[in-house]
Amino acid sequence: MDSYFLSVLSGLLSHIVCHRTDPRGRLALLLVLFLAPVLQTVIARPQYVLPFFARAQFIYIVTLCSSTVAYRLSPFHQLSRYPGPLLARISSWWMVWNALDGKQHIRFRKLHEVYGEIVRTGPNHVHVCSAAAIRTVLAFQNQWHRFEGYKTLVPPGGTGAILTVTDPEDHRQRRRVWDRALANTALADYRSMMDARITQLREALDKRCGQEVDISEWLTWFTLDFMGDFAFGGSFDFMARAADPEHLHSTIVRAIGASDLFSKIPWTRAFIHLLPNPMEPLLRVSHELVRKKKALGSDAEVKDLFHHFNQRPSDEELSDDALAQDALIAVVAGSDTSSSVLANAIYYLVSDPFALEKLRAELDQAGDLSDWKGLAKCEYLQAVLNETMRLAPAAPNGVVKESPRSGEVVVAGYILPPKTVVYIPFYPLFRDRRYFSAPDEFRPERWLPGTKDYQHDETAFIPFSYGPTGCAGKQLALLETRAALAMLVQRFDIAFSPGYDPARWEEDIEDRFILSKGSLPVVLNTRQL
Ligand code: HEM
Repeated sequence: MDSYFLSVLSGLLSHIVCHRTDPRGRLALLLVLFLAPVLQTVIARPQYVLPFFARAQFIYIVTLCSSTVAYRLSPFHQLSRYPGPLLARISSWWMVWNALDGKQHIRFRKLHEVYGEIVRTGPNHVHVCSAAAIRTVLAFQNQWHRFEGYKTLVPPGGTGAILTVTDPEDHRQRRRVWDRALANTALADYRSMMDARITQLREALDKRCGQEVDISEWLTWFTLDFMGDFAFGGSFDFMARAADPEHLHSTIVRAIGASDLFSKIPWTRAFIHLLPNPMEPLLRVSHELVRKKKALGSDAEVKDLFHHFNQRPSDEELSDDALAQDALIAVVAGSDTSSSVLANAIYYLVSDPFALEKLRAELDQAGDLSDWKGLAKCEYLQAVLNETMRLAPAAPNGVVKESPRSGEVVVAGYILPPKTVVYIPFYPLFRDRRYFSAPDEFRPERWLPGTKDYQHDETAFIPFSYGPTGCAGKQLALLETRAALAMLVQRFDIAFSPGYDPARWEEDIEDRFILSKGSLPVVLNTRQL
């Protein structure tokens, strides 16, 4: 048989096999790439082996790619009825390219404006910007899986943190201990560590009154220190040192950012795991901590995350690796999110003196800010935090799930085939004028009970996500952000530093799974009461 024809045929067969089996392992992928041309060369025994092999390989790859692209663009593809950019429909690499500059959330909003509430953003991916999709996609964990792309965050050979667990039953197991550790009854255990860190932040800023401080950096250090106490046995001390000499934070941001890029293409995991893991030193610290904490058992004096981990019933098996990974994810998931909310709230309040004064008046009237219950009743404070999370969600790209493995499913009226990767994108959803009027404006009033002046549909607002995989730390995060923001606003007069252009703040925000923020230089002065 003609060797050209054989190469084309094997390319086509390979497409069919890949389409059916979706190979993931390194060996399987290498076989897909090279096996057919190698076999063809071995069987043909040509006089000039290398040129023969090179030609067979070239024709094979070109056929495999062309056939894949043709199918993805064809009306036979089950997502063909949904509109989206041409390159996105051809390859998931479009997603990677799109995510490089950290501005994908803004681009996705524009795409929804152009194409409507459902956009095909990958060969097998859709973004659905609709409140009606939330329950279907997020509430039923048994049928909907977490997108396997999260697994790029799992180090080779490791168990992975709770956030990366895709199997619903495994997730349920892992989640139990978190739910106990962060149940309302457990929150009081973290109170003294949170109060101590808020006092430390206040004292550090007191000392710097009248000078320029980067409040964004200080809030990052504050939340890292608190999460360090909560999950890492108090091993960080960023605020005391007013620095991050080991570049711990930037290491986390870079490592997660790189994993996020490749998460768009799950098969790349087989190869990126050959590279050194930048989180390795942190994981070692985490493993060491697990050893120490296990030795202390549940009698440890400090009631932190491990205290609750150690108190789990004996039938709840959790490996040491799982514990170490979960401690680390608490730092990742719990620090940048809260610090982003706090820094954004300061930015919006300083930009809006009327809202700032209104909040201050409420807090002055509330009096004792160490009273958690009292703070929870401050409606304007919660309205400011909600409005901040609406305009600047800590996870702008939202959450990603995979539709049930068999059978079609209807999401917000759209029929989706099995194993479709479905994004619920927070940034476009929370700024959708169908749900929130004046969607780009900071108007905390819209959250006040009884307000009628605004189109306001809270079912579209899920900054902590929703359902069984939703944020485990939501209540703790609410306590932390309320207490820290209340302290800052009641204690200090805050102004942007002279010469700082506030327009830069939003421009500097980049999202790669966790938000990286620019600096927010402000001048603080103790308020004269
Ligand atoms: C304002 C601050 C915060 C926001 C906006 C936020 C938001 C989120 C979101 C959107 C998710 C993804 C949920 C999903 O995949 O469906 C998540 C997961 C998670 N968050 Fe938070 N978070 C915040 C603070 C915290 C804090 C302080 C902690 C720790 C104490 C924490 C611990 C977690 C954990 C453990 C998960 C994984 C949950 C799971 O897989 O079951 N978060 N968070």
